[in-house]
Amino acid sequence: MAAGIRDKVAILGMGCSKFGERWDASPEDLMVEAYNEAMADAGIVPEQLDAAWFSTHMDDVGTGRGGTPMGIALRLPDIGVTRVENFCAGGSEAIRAAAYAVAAGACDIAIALGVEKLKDTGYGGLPVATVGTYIPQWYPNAVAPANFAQLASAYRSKHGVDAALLKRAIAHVSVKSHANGAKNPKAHFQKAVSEETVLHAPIIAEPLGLFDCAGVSDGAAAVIVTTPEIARRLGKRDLVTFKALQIVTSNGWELQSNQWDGSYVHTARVAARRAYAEAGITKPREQVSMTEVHDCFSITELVTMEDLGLSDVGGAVHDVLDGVFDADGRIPCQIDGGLKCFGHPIGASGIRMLYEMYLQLQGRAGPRQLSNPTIGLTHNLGGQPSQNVCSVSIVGLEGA
Ligand SMILES: CC(=O)SCCNC(=O)CCNC(=O)[C@H](O)C(C)(C)COP(=O)(O)OP(=O)(O)OC[C@H]1O[C@@H](n2cnc3c(N)ncnc32)[C@H](O)[C@@H]1OP(=O)(O)O
Repeated sequence: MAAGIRDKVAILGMGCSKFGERWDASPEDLMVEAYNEAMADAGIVPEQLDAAWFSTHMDDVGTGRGGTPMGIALRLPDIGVTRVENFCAGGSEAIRAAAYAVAAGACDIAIALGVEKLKDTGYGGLPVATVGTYIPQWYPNAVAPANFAQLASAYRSKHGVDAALLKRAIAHVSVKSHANGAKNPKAHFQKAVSEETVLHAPIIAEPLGLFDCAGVSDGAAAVIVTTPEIARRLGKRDLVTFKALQIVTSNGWELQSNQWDGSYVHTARVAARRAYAEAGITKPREQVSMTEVHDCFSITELVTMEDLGLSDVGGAVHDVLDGVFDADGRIPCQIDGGLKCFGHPIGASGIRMLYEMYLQLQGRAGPRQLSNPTIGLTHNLGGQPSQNVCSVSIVGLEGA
């Protein structure tokens, strides 16, 4: 296995717009919001940027194609801007490109920015036509809630979990994320909800109700990366560095064999294994301080705890109900509210997850601050359980 990027890339600055129903803001406005904060945090001028990667998924009409929407919106100084698109993992894909460019020595300082203006597209809810349908990516008459609801039924059946018990466990996931999101002024939904409310909400796709679903949101997030040496030369202290960054993309195995039973996400298990190896983590339950995972639906978060090895296979229901992943639990998850409450503007989400890990590691998370986290993990999933792109990144304080 290659040596990887452990401690070769540091975060110089980050920014994130307010997420939510941003009817008043254009994609350019959202980009500028995230970019200005990231540049001020990094303490650099645009001419110090060597290259940029731009993640946006759905909205070719409102945001535009290629790298030009970002280059023009931010008046970048004649540098290469490359658009990347990899479903909901596009933000992590942009981070990977910028981090690899720095680790390779091709750039001193690079920026990755993701944006999505989803509300204008009408995305979410009932099935919508898919443009340019390519047969292996055809989701027959299904939308994301339906695809991920199947994860719940397969999980129930595989582990013999009573339907009411699983419903209560996934309700706990959402109650926890709403409690966390209520403390976050940038989150889309900023209100706590009770277990009763979640359990009795309208069903979107059984067993997932309204509060089991991520929000459909507008937003942008940005990260500026460099080497630890340059960061120090620029006066940065308490560096947050990448320990690992792995992306695994389905190759058709899940759909084309009878070995996959639909109760877990294969790519997440592989990405987690590789990320732990790259980061030198041998006991994730003891070494990972906190996570931001791709809770597109509450069931995804529960299953992901097993796929990341943070719960035993078949054990996440009890860990969730025991509060292991609550803000005051052993391995807090979605401290910023997660996709559930912070919202899910597709191209920005992977970078938004990193933003919270960065703030927490630097002790800058305000009322959400955890005590002394050292290692943060982000898990960013694009697609559906049977065919997807999964990223697992691990960041931490330098030397941790
Ligand atoms: C790999 C992946 O990431 S796949 C995931 C991709 N993302 C998704 O699939 C998004 C999933 N979520 C959704 O599709 C939508 O949020 C839905 C279908 C659950 C609800 O959408 P709609 O029914 O259109 O809701 P609408 O926008 O009309 O809002 C109705 C009310 O519910 C609230 N609401 C909407 N969505 C949510 C949500 N996810 N959680 C909590 N409240 C919500 C709104 O704030 C509004 O409240 P109000 O009446 O007090 O103002």
